[in-house]
This record gives sequence, structure tokens and C-alpha cells, in this order.
Amino acid sequence: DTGVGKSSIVWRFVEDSFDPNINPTIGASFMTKTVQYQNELHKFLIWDTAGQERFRALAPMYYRGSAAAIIVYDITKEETFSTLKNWVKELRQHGPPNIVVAIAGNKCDLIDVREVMERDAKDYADSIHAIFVETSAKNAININELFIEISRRIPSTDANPPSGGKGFKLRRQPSEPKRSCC
Ligand SMILES: Nc1nc2c(ncn2[C@@H]2O[C@H](COP(=O)(O)OP(=O)(O)OP(=O)(O)O)[C@@H](O)[C@H]2O)c(=O)[nH]1
Repeated sequence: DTGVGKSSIVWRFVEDSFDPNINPTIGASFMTKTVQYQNELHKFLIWDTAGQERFRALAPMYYRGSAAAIIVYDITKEETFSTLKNWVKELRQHGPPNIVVAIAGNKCDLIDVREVMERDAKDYADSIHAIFVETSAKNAININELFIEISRRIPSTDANPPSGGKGFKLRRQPSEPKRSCC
């Protein structure tokens, strides 16, 4: 849904910053970030889609061919959790068969006005074999952990060759060049 904090999560991950006055996304925006994980470099190619209803029809362009999808709800708005379930159904029907799904319950800094119980969301995520974390883009809680868990679940490059552009893909390469054999 619009306003749940998708762009803020991506900004926190990519730029380690937070803008309380961030504008709603128009269409989609694209960002990349490379992180070191164990002895590999993981490059994330991230499409941040717009949540406003008028952009809904664009979403398949971005999730088609993607290795992973993060579906975000706002823990202070029950209706965003219902919307999330619809996105899960859509991904299951029209997304890539092996797409890694992660559910992020964002704005966990606002627990005083929580509407979605963490246990309920976790049980739902487990039932669909999705990654689950509560995040706060504002306070930088569980953002890196979310992406690291995604990269851990995505099979290595050979099984997922990069394929031209759209979607959330991850490329792996050794962090140190292999020495050629003598
Ligand atoms: N308290 C709190 N506010 C947040 C958090 N993440 C985002 N926000 C605020 O929520 C509002 C919406 O954030 P966005 O990142 O634009 O939400 P979005 O899901 O990308 O919205 P669309 O681009 O319309 O789809 C902004 O005012 C953010 O500052 C968070 O973790 N905690």
C-alpha cells in the first residue's frame, strides 16, 4: 500500500538515511547496492514500486523475472496487512515460480499505535514460507538483516544468471579474484 515505507526501507538500506518528508513514488524508482556477505559480494538491483492504486497495473513489470520480492505493510494499519495478502496471492499466481518472498512489517518504532500483532504476521509468513521481519526505516531496525536474509535464500549466480534489467535481482561474485593456477 502507499505510505507503508517501501521507499524509506530502500533509502535506509542504500543510503543509510531517512527522510520524514519523502514524496510518494511515481511509477517506480531503481537503486543498487553491493554488500559483502561472507566471502562474496552481493549486488542488489532494486525496483521500488509505487503503492498508489493508479500505479497498481505496473507492478508485474517489476516482479516478473525477479529473484525476490519484499512486500511491506505498516504495523499501525491493519488494512495494509490485508492488502499484503492480496499481493502474496498475485505473486504466487503471476510471479516467477521460485521467487523468494519477504514480508516486512514496517514502522515498528510506533508500537504504541500497533494494529497488527507480530505473532499473527509471523504465523502468516511461516504458512507461506516467507521471510518475516518487523522493520523501522526510521530507526534503522532490521533493514540490513532483511536484505542479508534475502541474499542468503537466493541460489547462487549460476542458477540465476542476470537477465536484462527489471526486477529485484542479486548477482554474486567472489570478493577476491581467484588466482590463476600455475
Ligand atoms: N515512524 C516511521 N515512519 C516511517 C517509517 N518508514 C517510513 N515512514 C514514513 O511513512 C511515510 C511514507 O513513507 P514512504 O517510504 O514514502 O512510503 P512508500 O510505501 O514508499 O509510499 P509510496 O511511494 O506511495 O508507495 C513517510 O512520511 C515516511 O517518513 C518508519 O519506519 N517509521
